[in-house]
Amino acid sequence: MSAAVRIVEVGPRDGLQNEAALVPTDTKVALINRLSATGLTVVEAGAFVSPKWVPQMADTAEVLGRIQRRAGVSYPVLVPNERGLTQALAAGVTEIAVFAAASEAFSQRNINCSIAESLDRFAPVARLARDNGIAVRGYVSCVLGCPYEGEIDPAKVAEVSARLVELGCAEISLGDTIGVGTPGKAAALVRRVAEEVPVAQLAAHFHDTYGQALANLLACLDEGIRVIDSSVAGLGGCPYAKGATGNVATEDVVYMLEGQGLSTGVDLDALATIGGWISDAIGRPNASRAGRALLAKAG
Ligand SMILES: CC(C)(COP(=O)([O-])OP(=O)([O-])OC[C@H]1O[C@@H](n2cnc3c(N)ncnc32)[C@H](O)[C@@H]1OP(=O)([O-])[O-])[C@@H](O)C(=O)NCCC(=O)NCCSC(=O)C[C@@](C)(O)CC(=O)[O-]
Repeated sequence: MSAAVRIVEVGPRDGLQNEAALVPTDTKVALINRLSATGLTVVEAGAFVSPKWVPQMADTAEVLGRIQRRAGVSYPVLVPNERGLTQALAAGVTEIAVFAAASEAFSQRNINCSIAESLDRFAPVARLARDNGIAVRGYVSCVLGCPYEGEIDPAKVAEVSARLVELGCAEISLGDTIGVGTPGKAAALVRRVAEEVPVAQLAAHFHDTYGQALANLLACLDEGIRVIDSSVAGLGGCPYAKGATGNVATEDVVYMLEGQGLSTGVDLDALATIGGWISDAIGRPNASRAGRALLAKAG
């Protein structure tokens, strides 16, 4: 099993999409540029979704037009439909993500359609993306619980994941949207999904609402997961998941992984500085324990 882990930094998208006050485009551009200089190879840069549903992502085209794209770094965006893909292509993206859910109720609240309808909608998106040489990632939300339906059957997560792979998704990110999972359940989920989708194609995307994210990630690493989504300073929440806090903090993930002998290629001190800066910039407490400790140590 590989001793390197790829981190997908989702702060500029998942981390900011739920902010009530519009974050200035300048701040988003600076955040993405700074993150992509730390050794991170994937920085999710925005979402071509309806501005009525998620106003915070309305400037994604402008953000993409202004960032300095670094060689070796990809800047994926979320795309819910063909209209979003058209915008993504015009903005020159090389990677998109479609997003489904393992819960019917969450699917309705998040993208206003059933799971089956969402998969039908993604089919032409994925086809057109691949025809244009664009890599496609698939998210599955609510893999360890739903704010409306409660417990979610891992078999349903496996089914949705497998369908996304059939549609052409190269990677499936398993989202514990409301951070309710615990390590045993997270490991069992990965084992069940891996019956349908090779573990090498799976990523773990855990919110830290109940303080379980790092423990869950460790359990997933034991199951062979080597791609982890996280958000600098633990930014974020979900507009359709009341009370959900941010993603696990990237600083905390990098600290843990490097301590476990798993390399990330990320400059942790630089990341901690960015975490402190963006928290100040948007007036949020820095939710990264490792980040705060490193900043305190540096004085
Ligand atoms: C999917 C829709 C569009 C359906 O929304 P709808 O209302 O059913 O669809 P519609 O086709 O009737 O469109 C409504 C309006 O949006 C426009 N529209 C339609 N599509 C686009 C587009 N691509 N870009 C810009 N505008 C668009 C469309 O033109 C129309 O404008 P109007 O005619 O009313 O002026 C909507 O529900 C939506 O945008 N949802 C996005 C929700 C979202 O972004 N959620 C957060 C991301 S998912 C997440 O955070 C979870 C994740 C990934 O992190 C993993 C985890 O933690 O679980």
